[in-house]
Parts: sequence; C-alpha cells; structure tokens
Amino acid sequence: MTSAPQPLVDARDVNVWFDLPDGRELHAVRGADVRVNSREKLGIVGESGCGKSTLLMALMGLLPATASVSGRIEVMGADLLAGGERAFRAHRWKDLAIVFQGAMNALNPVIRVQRQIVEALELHEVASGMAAVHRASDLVRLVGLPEGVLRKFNHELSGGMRQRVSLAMALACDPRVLLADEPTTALDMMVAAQVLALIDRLTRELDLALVLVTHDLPLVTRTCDRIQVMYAGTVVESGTPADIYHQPQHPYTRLLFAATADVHSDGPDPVTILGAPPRLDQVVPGCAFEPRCPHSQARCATDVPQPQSAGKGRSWACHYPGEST
Ligand SMILES: Nc1ncnc2c1ncn2[C@@H]1O[C@H](COP(=O)(O)OP(=O)(O)OP(=O)(O)O)[C@@H](O)[C@H]1O
Repeated sequence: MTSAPQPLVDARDVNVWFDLPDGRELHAVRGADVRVNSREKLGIVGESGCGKSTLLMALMGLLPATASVSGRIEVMGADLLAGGERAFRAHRWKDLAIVFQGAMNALNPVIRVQRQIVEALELHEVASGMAAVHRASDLVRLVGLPEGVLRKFNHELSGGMRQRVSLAMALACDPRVLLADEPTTALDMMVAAQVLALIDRLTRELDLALVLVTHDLPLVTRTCDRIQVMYAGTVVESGTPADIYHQPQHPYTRLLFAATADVHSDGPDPVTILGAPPRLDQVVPGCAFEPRCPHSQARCATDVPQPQSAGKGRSWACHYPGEST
C-alpha cells in the first residue's frame, strides 16, 4: 500500500491570541487547520477581520511579540512551533514565502530595487556578488518587468510594478510554497487581473504550491484546487471549488456566494449579509455565525459546532448543514 504524500504545509488546530493594551486578549484564529500539498492551489476566503492574514503570518512565524500561538505548524515535515524562531528561520523564504497585501510597505523606500533583491539573496545565502546581481536580473524578468526597474526606487514604480517586485523578492530563494495575502487589493481591475495571471503562470512553471488569501470567493472558485472559508477566526467550510460552489453546506458560504452575485448577469441581484461578525476580543458561546444565520436554532447559540469531515479535505462546521438559504 502506498502512503499519501506528505503535505508541504500541515498546520493543525492553530490558535492565535493578541494581547491588547488594556490587558484583554483577542482570539484572532480559532482552531484553524491548513494543509497544502505539492503544486496545490489553496484559496482562503472570508470577510475582512476573520483572521486570514493572521493565519498566514502564523505560518511564516512573523507575528508581532504581542501574539501567542498554539497548535502544530509543520512545514516539509518539520514542527516549526516546537522548534521556535530557529526552525521558522530555516524554512522562511526558502520553503515558504509570502507576498504581502500592501506591496508599498514591503519595499524599502530609500534603497533601489536591485540592492533590495541582492540583499535578500545574500542574507539567505542564495547568491552573492555578481551572481546575486545576475539573479536579480533573472528575477525581474521572470515577473515580466524590464531590467530598468532594478535602478528604480519604490516611489518610481506603479502599484502593479511594486507587486511584481514583491513577487520577485518572494521567489528569490526558490520557495516551494507561495503565500499571497490579497495580492491585488490596491490595484485597479486590469492590473489586478494581470498580477493574478502572473501568479497563476509562475506557480505552474516553478512547480509552486499557492495559498491565495482573498475576499473574492468567485476568484478562488475559478483559480484554486481547494477552498477554505473562514468566519470569525474559524474555518467553517473546506472543499473543492465544485463542492463549495455546487453543494455549500455552511449558510455563510451560501451567503458569501449570494453576496458576490454578478450584477451584470441575468441572475439574482447580490444580497447583503445583514449584521456584523462578532468581536474577536469576546468569547463566543455557540456558533459565531448564529446572530446572522437565517437558519439558526436554539442549539446554535450555545454549542460551538465542531468540524464534520466527509473525507478528502471536505468538511464543514455547522449544526444544520445544507439548509438552503
Ligand atoms: N497586531 C494585532 N493586535 C491586535 N489585534 C490584531 C492584530 N492584528 C490583527 N488583529 C485583529 O485580529 C483579527 C484578524 O485580523 P486579520 O488581519 O488577520 O483579518 P483578515 O481576515 O486578514 O482581514 P483583512 O481581509 O481586512 O486583511 C481582527 O480582529 C484584527 O483587528
């Protein structure tokens, strides 16, 4: 019998708390699992503030000192949480790299692009001297930029160019997994589509696995192999795009699709999900979606629904799955 291939990222029951200045805690990520196989494209979707970025930063070991993390975070078989900063440093950028939401902030404003890429290559001992300069040229070409960009400063670049430079930096150490946190947020529609197409092409050409974090459920349904829907720090549903699109089990997933209906099509108008997510600095006694859920029943307000697995990465956390909205 052949065993299943080891996932590149296998994070289980990850919890992240932030210490707040008033002494309370904010429970930003609540028991989330993330599993990414070689060459797989995983999409993580959910409303603003549901913990998507915090989860990615936990995987990278880049959370601020005010954060505490529990659970298990394995990258290529190594238990990084157990190994601490030393273990994270051994894998960060080399195996697991990230493109941040605001490329503007990821680049140093007073250092030319070439120096920034060369410094990253030297810091991670990928290349030095002229070899690093040549590699920097290769990297900017790889992301579809002219070499002239290497002599420029951050403020001389357009938003799309900055995001491509960030991508070049993330690819500098030949990672196996690329985490992309809302990589097109600040870009106009045309440029956003080009950057997404570039990420898609590079993941195929470089045999990368991708974790794409976004608000855009239709986008991940089109581009990813698997989808995780997050709500209030929790993964409420996981599955293939076909599962999530054709047989959504969690009412929040169905409402997310309904909320992003295409206004230009003949289909139904988009709906608004009434109410707001719960504050994560407060304890939620039952299902976090209960106050907004059209199908909630008494039990939903008191019992936290546990994830139910239907095998092959398909799961949902709802007491009354499949109720139509
Ligand atoms: N450094 C921090 N200190 C305290 N709370 C934080 C910190 N960073 C994030 N949070 C809180 O953690 C929760 C999750 O935030 P996070 O940025 O991970 O959400 P998100 O889903 O990525 O949102 P967005 O789509 O807007 O980026 C939010 O309530 C946020 O206010």
